[in-house]
Amino acid sequence: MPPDLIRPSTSGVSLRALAELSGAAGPVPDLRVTGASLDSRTVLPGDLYAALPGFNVHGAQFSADAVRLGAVAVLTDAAGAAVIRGQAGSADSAGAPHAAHSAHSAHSAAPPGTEVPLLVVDDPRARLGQLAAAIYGDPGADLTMVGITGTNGKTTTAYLLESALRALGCSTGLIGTIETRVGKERLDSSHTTPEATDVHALLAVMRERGADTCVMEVSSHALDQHRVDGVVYDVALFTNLSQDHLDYHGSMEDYFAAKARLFTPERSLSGVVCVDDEWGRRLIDRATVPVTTLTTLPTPTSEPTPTSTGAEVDWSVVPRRGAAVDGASGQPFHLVHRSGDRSLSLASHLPGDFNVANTAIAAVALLSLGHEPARVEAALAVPPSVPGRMEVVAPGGTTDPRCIVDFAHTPDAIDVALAALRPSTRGRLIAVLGAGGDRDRGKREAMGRAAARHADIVVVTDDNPRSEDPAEIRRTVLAGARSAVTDGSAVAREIIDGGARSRAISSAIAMALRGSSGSDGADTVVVLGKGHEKGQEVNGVKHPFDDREAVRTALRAAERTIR
Ligand SMILES: CC(=O)N[C@H]1[C@@H](OP(=O)(O)OP(=O)(O)OC[C@H]2O[C@@H](n3ccc(=O)[nH]c3=O)[C@H](O)[C@@H]2O)O[C@H](CO)[C@@H](O)[C@@H]1O[C@H](C)C(=O)N[C@@H](C)C(=O)N[C@H](CCC(=O)O)C(=O)O
Ligand SMILES: Nc1ncnc2c1ncn2[C@@H]1O[C@H](COP(=O)(O)OP(=O)(O)OP(=O)(O)O)[C@@H](O)[C@H]1O
Ligand SMILES: N[C@H](CCC[C@H](N)C(=O)O)C(=O)O
Repeated sequence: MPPDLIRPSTSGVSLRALAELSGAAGPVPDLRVTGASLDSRTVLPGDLYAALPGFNVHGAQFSADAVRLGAVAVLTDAAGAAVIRGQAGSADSAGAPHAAHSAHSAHSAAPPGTEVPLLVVDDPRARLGQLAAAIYGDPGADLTMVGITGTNGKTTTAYLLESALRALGCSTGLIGTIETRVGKERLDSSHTTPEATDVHALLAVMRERGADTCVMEVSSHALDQHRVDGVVYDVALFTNLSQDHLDYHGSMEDYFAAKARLFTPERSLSGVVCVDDEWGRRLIDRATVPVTTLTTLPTPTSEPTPTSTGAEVDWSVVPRRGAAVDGASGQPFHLVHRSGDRSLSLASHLPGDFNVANTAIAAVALLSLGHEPARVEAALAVPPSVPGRMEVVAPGGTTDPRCIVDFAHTPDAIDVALAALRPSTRGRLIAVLGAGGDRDRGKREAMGRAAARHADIVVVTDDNPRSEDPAEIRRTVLAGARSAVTDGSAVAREIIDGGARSRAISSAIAMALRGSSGSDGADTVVVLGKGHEKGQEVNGVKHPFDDREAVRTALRAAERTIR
């Protein structure tokens, strides 16, 4: 990230104050710390380098690099201190930078020119959020903060909210899977939720540029890894929970527990929870902040009451009869309060019932922030554009296929995304999908099954194979799709191994062009899983790849060949 955007201008804070805040014992020199990084490669002069124990390596191994780039102090744990001590020992003979220290103490004793004080604490990751907030002057406290969690729908809801907040006259910032935005400036994201050091720096930049509100996605990894420590959200939103990331969390219970941490006073002042799924209903019993609930399920409901105390859901979605929004596939609806005395007329501009849920969550969040219902209606009437989410790349015609790119990469998202496209598909629904490597292996078969249950043709391909064998991942997704045929739940008539992604997209489009010329109407080709992504990660290398470009290229090539 360019330093001018990620780093605010700041006078910093004294190392002594940070030592006290972190609980590190022992004297430290009176110097100023003006930034923080947990990655030696992004250290700037004046930084505190957080040398954290990682899944692969201990960050202490890179502390000499961090010092070389200008780190003025290092935060680490006892193991990291031992690593640095070892490096210092060998540096005495090799001449490399080093620092000496003792566990739970903070002092410096290193060769001239290389010495940096160490703050040694038990769990440095767990201290970093507070320290970064202090270094940048607690920027989150000066912004209205909205945090969104859930398996699916975070990005979509964040864009809906950001667009509505702008329409309401707010000056917004956004942090999420696709990008970070401060006013008109934008940066591509590498994570859904950045590390704590970057979160607080970005919030400080937003404050500096005059933003008053920040909407951000909060992933379960972020909650587990203390990436949003030191931020208290004015309102925290929960969309839904379904299978994903079990490689990391181990079980749905642990995954849920990570998300639930957002709904505690340490992290939020209030919550908005969609209780359409069991996890949302459980969350409101677990939350220790006041929570407003909503549902898109039909009411009065035969579903179990949302809480063990039997409380009614605060807001319900009631479909609104009338013309489709802008002649497109959006859906009009009423959002009705349980008291019966308040109701908003809203519309989802994006296809699928799940986008009614996302729009309703955004509306309840805006009401929770104190915006007037009539203004919320008007603000949400502005159609948002969400890159790579149900993005129509080619609208289709009588014989030309409609081509859509969507980010569905969980079984549930594939299920709802394909179901959303069925009603508007005149010909066949052709799904192109794969599964990411080095991610939850347990979801792959279920993704294939979901595709075969909704699409007429399933073309299995590679997503981001990362370090795995792509053919092996495809085999698992294919096995899932074929199991739906075996158990009779499939509508798919063809399940194909499409091979590499560009080839698979070309095959699907060629099939659609051929099929559409003689059938009931044009086919729909939906390419799932990578949405806005601009690269394909293979063995640590990101190769340029954009599904939307691949679709356009394949369309041009197929038209030349077939017509
Ligand atoms: C599983 C996971 O979340 N891992 C994160 C974790 O990595 P790690 O513990 O393995 O790090 P490591 O490689 O052992 O390195 C240890 C330390 O040394 C530092 N280091 C390493 C090398 C170097 O040259 N210099 C240096 O300072 C690293 O910054 C790190 O602090 O800490 C790293 C540094 O902050 C993160 O980049 C990394 O995210 C990895 C890349 C990742 O893919 N995370 C995904 C799963 C993720 O976080 N996804 C969520 C969820 C999205 C969703 O909801 O769908 C997200 O928020 O994006
Ligand atoms: N409320 C929802 N319920 C179920 N599926 C959804 C919902 N909203 C979006 N989806 C589907 O999930 C996909 C991902 O949506 P979105 O990017 O908004 O979620 P996300 O939570 O940000 O995902 P990630 O954390 O992986 O970035 C969409 O492309 C769509 O297919
Ligand atoms: N935030 C998700 C995105 C997955 C997108 C999909 N294209 C994949 O690579 O699996 C993750 O990091 O697991």
